Amino acid sequence: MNTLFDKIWDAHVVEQVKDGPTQLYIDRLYCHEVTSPQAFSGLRARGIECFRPEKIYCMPDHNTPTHDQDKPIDDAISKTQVDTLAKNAKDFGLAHFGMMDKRNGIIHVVGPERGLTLPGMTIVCGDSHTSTHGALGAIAFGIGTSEVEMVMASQCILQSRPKTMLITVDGELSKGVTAKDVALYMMSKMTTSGATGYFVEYAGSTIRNLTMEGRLTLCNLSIEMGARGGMIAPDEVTFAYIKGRENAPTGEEWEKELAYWKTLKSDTDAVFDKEVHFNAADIEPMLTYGTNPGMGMGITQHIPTTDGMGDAAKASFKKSLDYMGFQPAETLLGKKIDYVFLGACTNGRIEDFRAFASLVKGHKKADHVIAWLVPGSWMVDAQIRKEGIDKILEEAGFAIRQPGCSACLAMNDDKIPAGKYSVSTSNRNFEGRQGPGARTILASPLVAAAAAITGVITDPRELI
Ligand SMILES: CC(C)[C@H](C(=O)O)[C@@H](O)C(=O)O
Ligand code: SF4
Repeated sequence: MNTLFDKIWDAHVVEQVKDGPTQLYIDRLYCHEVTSPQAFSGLRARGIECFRPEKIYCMPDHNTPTHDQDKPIDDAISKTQVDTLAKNAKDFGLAHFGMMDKRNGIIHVVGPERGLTLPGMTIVCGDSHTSTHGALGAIAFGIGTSEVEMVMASQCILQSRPKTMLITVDGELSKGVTAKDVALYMMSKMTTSGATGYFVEYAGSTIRNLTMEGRLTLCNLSIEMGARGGMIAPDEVTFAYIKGRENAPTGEEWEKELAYWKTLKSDTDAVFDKEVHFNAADIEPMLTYGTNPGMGMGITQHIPTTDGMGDAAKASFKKSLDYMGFQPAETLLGKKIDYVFLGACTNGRIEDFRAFASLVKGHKKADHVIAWLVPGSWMVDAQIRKEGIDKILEEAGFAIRQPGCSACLAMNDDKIPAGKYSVSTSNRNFEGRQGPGARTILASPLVAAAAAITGVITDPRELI
């Protein structure tokens, strides 16, 4: 009567502190340039090395520009961050996929695609969207920089065991509805704190029918519901995705691992601390109208009114709408937008580019729209070119940029100007997230594509 989470967690317990946290063994530590410098400094100050350097993978992604990556970075702070990670990785003998390395990209895109993220693993990174890797059936969660240092030093982490939540979604998704819409829908129902304190397992026929890319998108957004992480039991989709990837097991080792991975599912009588259920038929293409990812609605719906809200909720709702320049009860269909961002660890994978291209094919980008199309990694970029998606996009007036986090959080120079509307496939729409004063509308690649060619918020179902 164990959950998938229990099985993986229990297999990694080194020691249980009485009435305290668990000392958990970690299979993989991913490091990017933002949250690792102090951890390395800490090791240096203590005169110690990484305990298991072969389990640690480093790559810059947040500060990398999305153009001219073969030239030195202009921005002094970004350059220092990226150079510091390269030096730290070298000094501590760690794998480093630097800028222009064909293995570089957003860490949460690279891990799965390089076969580094595997079912049954415990995976951590100083980054909240580490939850993404749970899509392959791993326990993956974000940690703070002092914890990064702890893992570097001991390959273990002290953690208290989270509660477990099962979210099932059943039924067939209708045309134009993607994994991103499922996640935004869940969040609109559960709010950004609906899963706080829980580790979520997603199950049900809708989830089983998602591709690996779709599962990665869904698990990526778990953290935005407040969850510690999200995971999906590995199945044939997972195994087919992993097989043949660089770093994936081969031969006898593959058979052995596969046999183990097949045991990784919640027992039918497993008990969860909480269970929630949704129907796929209720989900339409989604978008957000406010300044947290839980403020979402179906594209044909109207922004809620403040009726029935308490004073505090009303004030924060109003502040949010003021920032966005929207009114209660308004529809967003037909609203003029300025920028489109396709990318991020949420929707920067090959399938997202295929979806975007399928919709813009034969159309032209709206003249006033600035579109930033940023592959999640060089591997995604290579696949885009291999499939001729670059040609379709170019004919429609779009250009592909170089990989990285880009306008998802605008730590490089891809900043949306103040007051401008951005339809973005990323995962956060906080005030200033995409640049000071920028207004973010989160949506799927299909909704982003429809906005890019019409210049206004458009239901993608009218174009497919
Ligand atoms: C910079 C990093 C710590 C941060 C995170 O933890 O998620 C970033 O990736 C984000 O998406 O906001
Ligand atoms: S793409 Fe965005 S969400 Fe993902 S790691 Fe980078 S900044 Fe964070």
